[in-house]
Amino acid sequence: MVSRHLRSDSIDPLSLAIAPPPERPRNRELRGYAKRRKPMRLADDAVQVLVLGQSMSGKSTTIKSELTVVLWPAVTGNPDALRDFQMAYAQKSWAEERASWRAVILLNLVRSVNNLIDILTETLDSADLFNLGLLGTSSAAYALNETHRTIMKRLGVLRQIERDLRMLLGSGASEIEPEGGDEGPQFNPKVQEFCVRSSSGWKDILGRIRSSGTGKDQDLQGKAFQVVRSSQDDILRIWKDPATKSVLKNRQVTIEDTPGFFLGDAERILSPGYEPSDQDIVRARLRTTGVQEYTFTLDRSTTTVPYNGDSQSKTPFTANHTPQDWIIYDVAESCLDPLLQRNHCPHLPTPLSSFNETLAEAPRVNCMDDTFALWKTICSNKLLAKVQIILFMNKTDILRKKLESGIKVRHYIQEFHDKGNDYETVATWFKKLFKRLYAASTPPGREFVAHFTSVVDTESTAQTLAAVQGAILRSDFVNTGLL
Ligand SMILES: Nc1nc2c(ncn2[C@@H]2O[C@H](COP(=O)(O)OP(=O)(O)OP(=O)(O)O)[C@@H](O)[C@H]2O)c(=O)[nH]1
Ligand SMILES: [Mg+2]
Repeated sequence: MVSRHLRSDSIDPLSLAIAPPPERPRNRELRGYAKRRKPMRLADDAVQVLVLGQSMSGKSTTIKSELTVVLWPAVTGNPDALRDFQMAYAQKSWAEERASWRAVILLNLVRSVNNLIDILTETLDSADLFNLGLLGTSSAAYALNETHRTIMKRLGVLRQIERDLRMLLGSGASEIEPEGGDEGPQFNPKVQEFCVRSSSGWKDILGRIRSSGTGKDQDLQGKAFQVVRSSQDDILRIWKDPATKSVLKNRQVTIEDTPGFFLGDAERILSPGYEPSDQDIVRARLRTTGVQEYTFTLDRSTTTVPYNGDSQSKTPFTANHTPQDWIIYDVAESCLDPLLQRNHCPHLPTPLSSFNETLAEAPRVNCMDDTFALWKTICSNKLLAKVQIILFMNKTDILRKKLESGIKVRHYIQEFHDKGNDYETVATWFKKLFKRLYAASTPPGREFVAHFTSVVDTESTAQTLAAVQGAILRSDFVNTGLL
């Protein structure tokens, strides 16, 4: 997502702490979820994990990492357990599932190209207005010439491919567009998000692609690859062109950090026989709505949870040879309320990197304002009073890059004042702020548990998730008595 940059003058920790939980600008269409879903038969000691957070915060990515890439081998240290787990969980061959991500990754790639073309087109349009004397300021558009226009025109064929892939991945797909609003001080290419409505998430979608066999859907996918492959030279030329780079720099657009960015891997993805890697799957972007459930049974007899410095206990978990049901919910914010009526252990990924961004669906609302409001809502919720909350302060890699590129936190968060703009200072300040808000609203005795994460970095995420799961299994969170 490339979001409009807005200053936020309204993040005041004290006001946030004493204000009632605010009404948040979310659609409520899926609120009825809890009433509609069939009750599941779970063991009494089932571990239930809610993954909550803003759109784009990394909820699904965390679960993808947790379920298919990172946690299992990290926790068990046993490659066979990984295979067994994937078989049991996905109930289809892992190789087939991996292949199904190709369509999603192709859609991500095509969308990156189309977004790039939008930016260049807008730049050229503004240059035309300037030449006609209708616009007072110039831009980096002069680096673009007729050759660029011709390539961009040829790449127009990818619009239809994007539509075809959307259709293939879900007829219920819809787009979220920013609501009108002020133009903001910086360029904001229109963000159109792909959205999947499904009761069981990407598993459903991938299953559908797989089961389409040699039918129409398969032809569509094959044709899409063929068309994009035939545009490969143009894609690479426009992306690697110095003029494109200078336009992006001038517009302060870091397209590389947008979700589902695969332009840098176009050659690999478009090569014959391409198979998505684990890292590709973790990076792939598929917007989801609703509540999605992932259940599996963990055989604790094969489980060894190593001690990790971040965890709460110094003793490794000892296997007790009993199976344990796990159920993980990927929860869209709009579905939060009904689920709060059950006992769960929420994980909250919050994107720290969004301090200079605004919500796609409410372009006047700074993402960190929204994050703090959600945090306060969760911490103060009476139904969650006895449930351990684990905060993932996510997207630290992007935060680091933004700070290194010179973006100043104080320009967006007044309360940050003139503190150092280095990663350590900023990250520590955010953590303290979360902790302060937590202390102001949490029931007495519940501890503050938070981790800095970059969930696309599978190695470091393995450590964090292993520590978190280990702490849950060891019932470190004794105060809650529920896990
Ligand atoms: N660089 C970087 N990208 C991340 C990180 N976490 C998630 N992403 C990317 O951000 C995008 C959004 O992540 P998702 O997991 O789809 O976000 P979500 O919270 O499930 O979003 P919704 O489905 O809209 O609710 C994906 O393309 C991820 O690959 C991170 O720590 N660093
Ligand atoms: Mg998601």
